[in-house]
Amino acid sequence: MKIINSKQIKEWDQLTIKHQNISSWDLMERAVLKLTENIVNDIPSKAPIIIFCGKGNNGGDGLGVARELEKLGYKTLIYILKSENYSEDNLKNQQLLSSNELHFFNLNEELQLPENSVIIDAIFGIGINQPLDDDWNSIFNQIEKSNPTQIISIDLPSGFIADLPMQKYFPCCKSNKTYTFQVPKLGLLFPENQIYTDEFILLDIGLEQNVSNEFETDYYFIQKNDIQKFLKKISKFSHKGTFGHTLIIGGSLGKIGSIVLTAKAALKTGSGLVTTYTPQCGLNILQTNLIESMSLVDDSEKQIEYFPEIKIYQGVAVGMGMGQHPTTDANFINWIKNQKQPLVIDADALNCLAKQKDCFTLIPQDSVLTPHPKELQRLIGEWENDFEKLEKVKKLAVFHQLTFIIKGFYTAVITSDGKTYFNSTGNWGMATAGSGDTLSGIIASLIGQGYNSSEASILGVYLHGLAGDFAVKKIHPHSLIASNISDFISEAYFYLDSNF
Ligand SMILES: NC(=O)C1=CN([C@@H]2O[C@H](COP(=O)(O)OP(=O)(O)OC[C@H]3O[C@@H](n4cnc5c(N)ncnc54)[C@H](O)[C@@H]3O)[C@@H](O)[C@H]2O)[C@H](O)CC1
Ligand SMILES: [K+]
Repeated sequence: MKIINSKQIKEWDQLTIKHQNISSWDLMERAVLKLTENIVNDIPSKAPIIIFCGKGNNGGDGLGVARELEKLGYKTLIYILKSENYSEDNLKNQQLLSSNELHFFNLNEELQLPENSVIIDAIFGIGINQPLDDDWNSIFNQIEKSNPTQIISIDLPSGFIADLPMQKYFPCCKSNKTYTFQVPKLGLLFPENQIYTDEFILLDIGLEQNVSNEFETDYYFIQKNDIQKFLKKISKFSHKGTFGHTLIIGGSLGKIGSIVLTAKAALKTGSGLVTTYTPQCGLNILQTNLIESMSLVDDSEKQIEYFPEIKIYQGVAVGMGMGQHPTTDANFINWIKNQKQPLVIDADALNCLAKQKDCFTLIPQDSVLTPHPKELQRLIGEWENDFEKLEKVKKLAVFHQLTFIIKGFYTAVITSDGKTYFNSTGNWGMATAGSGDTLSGIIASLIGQGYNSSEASILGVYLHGLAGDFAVKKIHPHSLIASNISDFISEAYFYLDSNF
């Protein structure tokens, strides 16, 4: 699914109105019914509800929801911003409510807000592209101080600018949940913006799909149907060779577990064969814990000193648990400089590269880098905000023809053509030791199965998150450990095979 900016969404509205031969009111009514249908499941029937409405169409949505909730027997208190210029559909919605139900407010006003209410925030949506005036803080503070049981935002938390970096001092309503129309808004996917809403839920309001090709974008939100489009079909004549031979290089004394996790993930993802390359101390651990894998060992007991020949392998991951012994570091750099085939580069291999000047020139093209935030910072330096971080990474990805995976709640895959794919699967339980090792094994396995680096990364990140989502149906997120993720890759595949 494409992620488009606010201006494009407005064009999309207009094109939908034209192609479907409907009015803007009809579209708003669709939004209102979808919203109401969902909101009623969020609120207890007797809960007091306060709906804050602005003067544009976001406010129009809020007024429409108020009307629908009243029809269903809910008691609502409606606050609407006093203004000279309401949008047409906003006014029409006001007229459908009796005038004594509407409380008009000014920014400097003390409002009488009952405590413990459900608040519906319909003041601003995608119509703003610059920060709200500081006076808005008084309204948002009063909302917060009224101790609401929950705050539900329509389309965006009011004051949130979807396509530009937010600064902490910009006035903005902070909500528990945001129902956003049709497509995710870019800023909602950035970790730095998690303070504005705990979660967003997409509401399909039937914007015309046939015209969405017209919108150019570098950003995508990856869901099941996107993944199904490029999943390879398996032939009954397939054999071990078809599914590739994956090599996992890493481990050091005390950190062999990370190689067990990576290798297990590669096997569960479907590699035909998996071989590990570790220091000698890894041999017994691997042969005992993962009998399906084959082990090669370095001459050294505690850390890798000589890196292997990799030509016979179709997928290679390097760096997990590798440590940063000076000999390992020096020999890794000498080795990587001479490699031609794409690698999945993780953990200490990234830390080692970060110590080199112009490190990206040493990496074979089409490789996949999987840094967590600290590793990314070591590689690319500081960033001001998540927009800048993404831009920096995008430039490097294009210039050096690499794929970067920036891990987070919405993990982002930045490919060598400058596109960013945000992942929709995964949960907080997956923030656990070894989760990243598992991801590297999945991606190396997929490259071994013939997916290119971008496809393997997008699919890998999705599968990893999905396996984690199935895992937390059986295991509490607190108790989820990395090896559980691999145990549920099979469930993830079944889900992708299915059409529900
Ligand atoms: N396809 C859809 O997504 C649909 C969206 N709907 C809803 O409509 C809003 C967008 O409506 P719009 O009228 O364009 O904008 P807003 O209501 O967000 O606000 C406009 C209002 O605010 C004023 N304004 C702009 N910037 C500022 C500022 N910095 N400070 C103060 N005031 C500002 C501006 O002048 C306008 O008066 C969308 O989010 C959805 O909720 C439809 O209902 C269905 C289709
Ligand atoms: K809003």
